[in-house]
Amino acid sequence: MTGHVVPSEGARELFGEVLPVAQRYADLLADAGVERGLIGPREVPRLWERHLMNCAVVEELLPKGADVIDIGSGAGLPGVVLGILRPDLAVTLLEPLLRRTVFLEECVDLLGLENVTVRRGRAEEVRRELRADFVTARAVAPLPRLAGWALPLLREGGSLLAMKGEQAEAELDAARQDLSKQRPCVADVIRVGGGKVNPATTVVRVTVTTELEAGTSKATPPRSQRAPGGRKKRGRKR
Ligand SMILES: C[S@@+](CC[C@H](N)C(=O)[O-])C[C@H]1O[C@@H](n2cnc3c(N)ncnc32)[C@H](O)[C@@H]1O
Repeated sequence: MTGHVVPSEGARELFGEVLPVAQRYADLLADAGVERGLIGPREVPRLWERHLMNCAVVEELLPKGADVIDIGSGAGLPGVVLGILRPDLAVTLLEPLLRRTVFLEECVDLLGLENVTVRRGRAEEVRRELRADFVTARAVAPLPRLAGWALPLLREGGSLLAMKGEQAEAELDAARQDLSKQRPCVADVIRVGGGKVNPATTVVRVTVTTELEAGTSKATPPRSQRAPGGRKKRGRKR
């Protein structure tokens, strides 16, 4: 048994009334997660700051009642954390490896997460069955490959939220052409959780649009999110 990792004051504030559930999850990661090789022992002292809190702040980007597929959930990051913090979300943890899905099932049962489902499989194999408003992913694949897996799972107007490191802007710039070939979309880099986590969590957001919307700007939000009257006029037909 590796032990109980005490949450910081910041973690207490961030998780609020669901802190005991988050604490139970941290303990599962520190014990069974380490024993089964799902998380490195050196991560244990920084479980709250680097893993749970860093994932938790992504909830700022998720509207009430959204459904979310977490691709490559591993030991449950960020999907389990989002499911704990936001009971209004319907979260599917998508993970191909049996050892990991067994752990995820145990977490869902032990934590009583009725809004979280575990699905064993690869993202590229489930595109006929699963659809969502949002796809999340952390440390799963380079952006072009990740987008190739995620964009087919999204409804129009939906977004991939890819948690990335400090090089997110460069990664996105290098991937832009590739992304637009896959599906009409707009993309930007946003930082969430400023003042709650340090550093703030960096997210590459890729939103699926119509052809017309994708052509207007590289970071224009889809029409459904724009203020009335902000629409581009079409040219007159001759
Ligand atoms: C480095 S781990 C990251 C796990 C977790 N997201 C985290 O941040 O701790 C990458 C995970 O992606 C999963 N994965 C790899 N290819 C995948 C695919 N095609 N579809 C879904 N998951 C995949 C792996 O099995 C692994 O659990």
